[in-house]
Amino acid sequence: MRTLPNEMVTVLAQNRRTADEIVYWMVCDRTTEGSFVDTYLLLSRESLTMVSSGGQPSQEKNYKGFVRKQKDKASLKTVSSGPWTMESIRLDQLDAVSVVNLVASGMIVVKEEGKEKVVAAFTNEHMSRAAKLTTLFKKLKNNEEIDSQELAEEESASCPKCGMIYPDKGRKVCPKCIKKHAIFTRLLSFAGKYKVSIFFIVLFMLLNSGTGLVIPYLQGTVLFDQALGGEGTFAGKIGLVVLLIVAFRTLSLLFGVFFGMIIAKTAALVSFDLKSSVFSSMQRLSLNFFQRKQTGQLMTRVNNDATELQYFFVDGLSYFIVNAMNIIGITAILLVMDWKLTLLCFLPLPIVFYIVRKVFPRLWRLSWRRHRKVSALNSIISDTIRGTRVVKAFGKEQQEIERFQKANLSFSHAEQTVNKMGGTVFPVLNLLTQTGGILIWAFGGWMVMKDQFTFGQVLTFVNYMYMLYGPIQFMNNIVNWWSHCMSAAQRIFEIQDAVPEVAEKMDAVELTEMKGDIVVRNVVFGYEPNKAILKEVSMHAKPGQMIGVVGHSGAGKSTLVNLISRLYDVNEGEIRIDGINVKDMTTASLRKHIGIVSQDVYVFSGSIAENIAYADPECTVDDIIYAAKIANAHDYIEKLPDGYDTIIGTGGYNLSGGEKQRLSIARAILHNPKVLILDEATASLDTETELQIQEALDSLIKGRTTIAIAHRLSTLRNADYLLVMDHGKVVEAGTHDELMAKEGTYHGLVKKHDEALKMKEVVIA
Ligand SMILES: Nc1ncnc2c1ncn2[C@@H]1O[C@H](COP(=O)(O)OP(=O)(O)OP(=O)(O)O)[C@@H](O)[C@H]1O
Repeated sequence: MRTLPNEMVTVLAQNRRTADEIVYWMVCDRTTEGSFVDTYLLLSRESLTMVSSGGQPSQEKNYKGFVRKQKDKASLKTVSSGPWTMESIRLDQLDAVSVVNLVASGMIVVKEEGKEKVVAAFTNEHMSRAAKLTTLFKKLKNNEEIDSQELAEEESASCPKCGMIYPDKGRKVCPKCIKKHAIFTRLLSFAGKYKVSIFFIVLFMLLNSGTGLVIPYLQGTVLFDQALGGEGTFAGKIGLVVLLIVAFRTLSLLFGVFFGMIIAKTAALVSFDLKSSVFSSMQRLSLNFFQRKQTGQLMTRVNNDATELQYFFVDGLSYFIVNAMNIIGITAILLVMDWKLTLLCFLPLPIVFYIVRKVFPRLWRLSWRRHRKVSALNSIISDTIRGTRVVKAFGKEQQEIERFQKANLSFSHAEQTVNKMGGTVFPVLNLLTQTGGILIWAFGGWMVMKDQFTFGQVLTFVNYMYMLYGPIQFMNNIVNWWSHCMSAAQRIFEIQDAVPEVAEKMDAVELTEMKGDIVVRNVVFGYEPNKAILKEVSMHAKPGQMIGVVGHSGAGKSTLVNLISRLYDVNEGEIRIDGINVKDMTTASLRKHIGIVSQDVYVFSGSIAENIAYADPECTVDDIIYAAKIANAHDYIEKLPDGYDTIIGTGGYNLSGGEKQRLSIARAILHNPKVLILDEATASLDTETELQIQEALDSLIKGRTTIAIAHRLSTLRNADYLLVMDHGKVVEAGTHDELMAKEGTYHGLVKKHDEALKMKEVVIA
């Protein structure tokens, strides 16, 4: 359990109580009137204690952190700390403790000796703790044991430093407070993999600029002062000097080609590795992660962010090293030539650094904003493309265009702001750095006139100075480049570090064989805390049995089967297969033995044969044809232009709903699982095909435990027993005949179903 704040320990001590007796506690951050005042709820085995603050309303928290008003800062420092008032209700006087959901918040309501009262309210951030408090209250009330796992603490949903609510619940990272140098260090450790390539890139870059550094000297001092001026080693040897210039230029060019080639290869490799790494990290995550994120956003992460990081490893890192060396080398040469002139050309640099420090953090923020806008734009593109059928069916093309234009405009504004700022700042910086050059011409020329400097020396000096601009400009841009890379790295690390909600235990059991004995015991589950979709659901499917699950739409049927295949974890209760809790099995072995045929069949881009063999790519063509025959898919596949080699999926041949359904049945047949889940498996089929499929399914389910969900109740008549669900509860269970005789919910469903069928026949007739 989270440690109780010192203030609360003191309040308890003042009332002759200790922190040790507290089983669970939560803080409610609002009053029912809507102001932000803290109330602590402390649950012990004997009582529920409310400790309310009489202090100032605390800081309001929003997505960006605590909302602060400048002038209220002083008063806000005393955030709701005391004077505390304490009130306790004995558990034996309490009939119930429950949570009432409000918009983005909730209330704790207690029922004390028949009377209900609201004791505190809280923002949604505290919803899961509130739900846990009510569950633990029930257990304590019923004298049930509480195991340590139940008290295991879910971490706070907001940053303890600035109060910002984490953008990703699964990853406790605050984008505002994250240490940028920590990201950089982590990136560097990743760069170790490419150290040989980076070494050669840097080596050839250094050779390239080393040979390049000789040229200004040859072109200035040697050519003008020695060869043309007739003094020194190269006096009158113009041909030799020109030859030397050409030789050094060629060498420099060759080294440039070498590093260019290595960069090209490494860049592609780095990008490949990064994309693979992000993609495989994503695959590790639970279904919930994908349901919370937009496809476009994820696509941007895989593609754009990987490319940004590729620049970091390949261009950025190497150029940084070489440019830094160039700056040091050239500055040293300039200082040796004339330190006073050198200081003169560096005169504008302090102003340059000042601008960089002031402006670049803003550029960083703006580039983040641009990234968010481009992600939103990508999401709209991917949504519209995937939902084209719906868009066209409702004739909403214009609306989609407007939606796109709005996001596009927003992105364009963000892009313009970044570019405008960049477009102003960079030329100013350029001008400032070039002022040095103008000063050199002026003072250098004056020194030549006074015979303190030769013309060749001024020329050499100016050439070196111009060679300095490139690296200095690079260093100016580096903050911009750094900000892009760090943001991209942060987003990639977020995915790599995200903790899958359905995590596999370290000592998870590998299940080689499965009999298919499924026990669901008192399962409570909600997609969101305190909004239970399944309430105390229990069932037992013995090996080889077929269980039908029926009920109104939204009753929780699919949710139940999703829990059996552990796409989500139960909140309370347990699911055991062959006596082992599904949470204790390896996910791979669990899924290996469970086959799902669902209503929405996803067809991957590829041939029909590849799609059928999805579960077992190593299988033979005969296996594929056999599965297709059982699923009654063989006939239609044979009639397709390329038979089993026909390409389906995005951009390929379009299969009808029924055809896809049969393909998915064939997929499941080949998978050959011990537990089969049919979630509306025959929903897209016409009556004739349904009969054929039913036959196929009848032979398929032999020897397997099957859980079948169907709205066409006729398909479930052969089930060993039926589970009737309503509002997340199992309301009836028994065979078709038993339930009909009972004349309860199932009887009502069958009646309505038959009436609907009759109406359909009349309409068709
Ligand atoms: N991923 C999700 N996130 C949040 N709520 C969900 C999610 N999936 C389903 N729900 C909600 O859970 C409830 C039960 O849904 P479920 O799909 O289990 O019902 P069902 O009985 O299978 O319905 P149907 O017969 O229409 O398929 C519904 O209210 C639904 O809105």
